[in-house]
Amino acid sequence: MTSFNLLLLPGDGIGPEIMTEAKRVLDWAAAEYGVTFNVSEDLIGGCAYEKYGVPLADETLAKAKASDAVVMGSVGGPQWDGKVAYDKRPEAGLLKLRKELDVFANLRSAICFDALADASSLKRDLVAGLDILFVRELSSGVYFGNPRGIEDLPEGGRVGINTQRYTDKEIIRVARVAFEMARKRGSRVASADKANVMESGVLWREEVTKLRDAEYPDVALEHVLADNCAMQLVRAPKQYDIILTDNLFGDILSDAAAMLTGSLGMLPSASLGDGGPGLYEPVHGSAPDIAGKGVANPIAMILSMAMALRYSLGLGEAADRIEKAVDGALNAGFRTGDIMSGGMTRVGTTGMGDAILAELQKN
Ligand SMILES: NC(=O)C1=CN([C@@H]2O[C@H](COP(=O)(O)OP(=O)(O)OC[C@H]3O[C@@H](n4cnc5c(N)ncnc54)[C@H](O)[C@@H]3O)[C@@H](O)[C@H]2O)C=CC1
Ligand SMILES: CC(C)CC(=O)C(=O)O
Ligand SMILES: [Mg+2]
Repeated sequence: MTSFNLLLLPGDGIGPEIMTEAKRVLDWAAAEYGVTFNVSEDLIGGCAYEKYGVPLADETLAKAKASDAVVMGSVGGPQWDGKVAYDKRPEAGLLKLRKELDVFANLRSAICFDALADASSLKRDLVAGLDILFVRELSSGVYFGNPRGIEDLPEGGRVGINTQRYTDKEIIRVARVAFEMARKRGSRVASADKANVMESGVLWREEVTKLRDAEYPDVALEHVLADNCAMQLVRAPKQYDIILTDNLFGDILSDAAAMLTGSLGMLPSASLGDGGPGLYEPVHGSAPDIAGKGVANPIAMILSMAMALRYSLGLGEAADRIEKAVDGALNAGFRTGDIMSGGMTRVGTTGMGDAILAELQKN
């Protein structure tokens, strides 16, 4: 019997609540496809800091590296903001995990399900049928560059420093992922940078263009300044198929794109490297404002689990069926609070899990 090693890291805030629903979907896949998932669970983020004194323990990292896939909920919360050393904050644990797994390509899929076209903050005709794939560089750039820190200035006062830094190799490897994905989709890539004001953007643009010209002449490439890209996303989002961008711009642009689909609670992600375990996590954070209330939307988490099945475990058909079941649950009128609208059936986190499971049993 085929078996896979999975590490689940529910994390903080709504993480454990939504992970519970993703585990039910995993159990469905195990039974349906006759595979064994050797599932182990551990801590990351604030809860890991409370137990181990660090947001990502060495043992947890070792388990992650030995897994076929790592599926994470979310980290962070106000109880740790400004109260723990900066290098021990929950988010630092997640950044370390991404870096150590060397998952440099973060695929963030912004799909507007038909049933939710009216839940977007934009008009229906702007978002109906929307399907954008962000390919965000994830293991370099300004979140990781040195020098960094907060220093006292000799003349008095302080300075906060972060460094945006990209090597040609880092740009080429993530651009290659975007071009390869483009060949499976609409053969179009829009690359977003700030080449008008940043040298790292100039290099980004040059390397992306060289790679396209040399190896992917069949893929249409457009360069767009990241600020204009943000504006275009709310003006006419369907002009985009794949958006390739760096770590910081990708973080911001994908959260903005989330609202095109109805809610941040809808966006899953897959972070892939060169053959090691993939890391799968929703785009959203730990949502402290709704944590513990049983109302969080588990769809981004469940779709992230589907991406794990597709990209790391070779169970693409199971992933397709899970995505179809989410569509089915939405078409049947089930809504968590974040996507609620008139005439629909309001459910909590577990209720949405029930509705998706019910759809999976039907197919
Ligand atoms: N990957 C991760 O673990 C991330 C962690 N964070 C951390 O999360 C904490 C909170 O950050 P925020 O800026 O509030 O961002 P957030 O993404 O946690 O929440 C933003 C808003 O979206 C809502 N929301 C998010 N996910 C939802 C879901 N599944 N269902 C329904 N509503 C949902 C929240 O209730 C909130 O109103 C911070 O500590 C931050 O550093 C933020 C982003 C990513
Ligand atoms: C380390 C994370 C908290 C940064 C983030 O917001 C993200 O990757 O989406
Ligand atoms: Mg973010």
